[in-house]
Amino acid sequence: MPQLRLAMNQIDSTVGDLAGNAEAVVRWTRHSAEQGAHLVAFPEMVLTGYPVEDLALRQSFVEASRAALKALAARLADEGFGELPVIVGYLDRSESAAPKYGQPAGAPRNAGAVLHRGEVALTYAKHHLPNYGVFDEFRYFVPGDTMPVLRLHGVDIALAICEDLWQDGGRVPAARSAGAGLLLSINASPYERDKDDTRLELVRKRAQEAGCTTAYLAMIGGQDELVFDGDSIVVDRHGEVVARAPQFAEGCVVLDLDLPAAAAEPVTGVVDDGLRIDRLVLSEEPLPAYEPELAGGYAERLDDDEEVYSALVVGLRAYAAKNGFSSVLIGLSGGIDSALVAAIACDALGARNVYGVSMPSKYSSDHSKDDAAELARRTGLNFRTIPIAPMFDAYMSSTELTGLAEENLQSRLRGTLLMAISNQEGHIVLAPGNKSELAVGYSTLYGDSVGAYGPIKDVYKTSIFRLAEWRNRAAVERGQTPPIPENSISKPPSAELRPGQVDTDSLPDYPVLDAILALYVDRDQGADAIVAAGFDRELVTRTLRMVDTAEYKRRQYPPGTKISPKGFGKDRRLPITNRWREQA
Ligand SMILES: Nc1ncnc2c1ncn2[C@@H]1O[C@H](COP(=O)(O)OP(=O)(O)OC[C@H]2O[C@@H]([n+]3cccc(C(=O)O)c3)[C@H](O)[C@@H]2O)[C@@H](O)[C@H]1O
Ligand SMILES: Nc1ncnc2c1ncn2[C@@H]1O[C@H](COP(=O)(O)OP(=O)(O)OP(=O)(O)O)[C@@H](O)[C@H]1O
Ligand SMILES: NC(=O)CC[C@H](N)C(=O)O
Repeated sequence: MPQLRLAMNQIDSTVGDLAGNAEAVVRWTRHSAEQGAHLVAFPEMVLTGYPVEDLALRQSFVEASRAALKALAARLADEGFGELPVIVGYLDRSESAAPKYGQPAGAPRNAGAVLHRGEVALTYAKHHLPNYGVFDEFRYFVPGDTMPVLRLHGVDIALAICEDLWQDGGRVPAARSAGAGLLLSINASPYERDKDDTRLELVRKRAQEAGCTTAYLAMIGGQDELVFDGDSIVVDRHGEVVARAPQFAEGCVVLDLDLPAAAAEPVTGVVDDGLRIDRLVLSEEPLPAYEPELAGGYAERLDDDEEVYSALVVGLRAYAAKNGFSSVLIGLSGGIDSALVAAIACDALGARNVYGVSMPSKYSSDHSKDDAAELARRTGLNFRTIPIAPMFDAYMSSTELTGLAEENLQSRLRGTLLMAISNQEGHIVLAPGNKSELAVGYSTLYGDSVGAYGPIKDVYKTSIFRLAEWRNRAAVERGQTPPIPENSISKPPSAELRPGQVDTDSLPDYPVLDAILALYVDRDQGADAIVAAGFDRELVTRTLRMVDTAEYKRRQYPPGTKISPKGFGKDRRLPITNRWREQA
């Protein structure tokens, strides 16, 4: 059987940074070449970053991406890698499809290219476009209509891009029809809890349908609300796993594959879904047989809590780094939410880059101040205390505020203070709201909802407790000090905006609230269905009403890491002005 050494570069790239991303491709190609690779691959749209959103509609950016691709091909040859085929994702335009949105020339394509001998030797575009959840690819792209097949050292390699594997038909059966010995898909698949299991099953199923070894190359890193978790996978034609790369780690998976020889008479013409086979023959001759050195491997899997926590760390780190910030600022109440956000921030950026402020009011309990100070002591983050009582009194002496207005003033004073310190010292403010609070609007607009990034905005309160406990346990296992004070985990959640206030004054117990929210927010169930699932009718009506009337608040909330199939962001789009109310 012919052999091939494949290098799959599971790397990060930054949206819009064409020069920096091209540099990364050169650097990792050099590494792949040093490992003796015969074929080098990079993720979907690695050259532009992913997703580029409306940048795809800007002619100047499309042209810059095309020019950067050509320059990259030339540069790779100049660097001595001209003979090594390199597969790169980029943003292209169709020469033939009608322009979209009045653009002067060609519609955008989510494309891949084979770079060889200083040239762009073959290009292709994603055939199946995802248009659900966070994806809007029909808005941007026209689909590819070819089945690209690269012949290299006597092996036929069918090429695909991400969603091509997720939908039935198209390039998977076409790879079989074309007689491919390898199906190589380049991807940018955003992280969601448990999606790794779904992907593994998907790749195994598609390899069997394609009838050939299937390599799924994943992206790593973060972009705004999205995290890319890596976990590249190679399976053989029977669906058995050959290699699985680590989660949340950048790197290059190099492995020797035994692959069937391409047929002497290549299949040509149109195959499944009207895909026209587009062939690039680089070398017919199989390589001389060699003893496989690189058999692949199976990176250890993270357990569920560690996986979610890692995603939150990667998401925050990427947001800060890619937007040019090295430090963050957090209001520390001594409660579990701000404590978990601080722990995530310390893991993402290092404790010396994390700044915490305790801002006690006259209603703040001693434990809230002590627990915040204890968190700072355990983690080593920078800590200061600024009492808000004098500012509060100044306000109250100028205006007559009572009830909710008086309560919210405390939260707003803290928000204003945090933004003032941010302006003065250059740290970005982290908003500590969780998914349960965001769902029901349990936060003060321009108060505790201020900030640049919300690291836990897609994490329900019940999961906050689990993650905090996991993080402390992990520290003990590593022989380190657990970062989160036990008291922050065990005390009843409270906003402390009036004497003796606890969250359960206004909200159902979190396990019940989160269970209702999981049905309404994440699964779009109606009131009747939620009552039928065993919840109190009055409680369901009240909860759903809170969710509906908080839409305006969510729209004004900072972006934050998505970890669920339905985060508050692009996944869930509801009108703000909306008179539809679910009746239970
Ligand atoms: N549809 C709409 N479109 C645009 N704006 C709308 C609106 N409906 C109300 N508004 C505006 O929003 C204002 C009300 O919102 P807002 O000022 O935030 O106040 P509000 O939601 O009434 O109160 C904040 C709630 O969050 C709780 N809280 C605060 C702070 C921290 C925590 C915590 O534990 O984490 C909880 C607090 O106890 C209270 O129950 C109205 O005065 C009105 O101006
Ligand atoms: N005394 C305080 N000092 C500093 N920041 C505070 C203080 N009280 C509230 N905050 C900020 O406002 C956010 C909302 O806090 P609050 O205590 O009202 O509710 P919470 O949602 O239970 O959060 P937490 O679990 O962090 O206490 C906190 O996470 C914190 O960032
Ligand atoms: N980039 C893509 O095409 C991603 C779509 C795919 N369904 C995924 O989430 O992995």
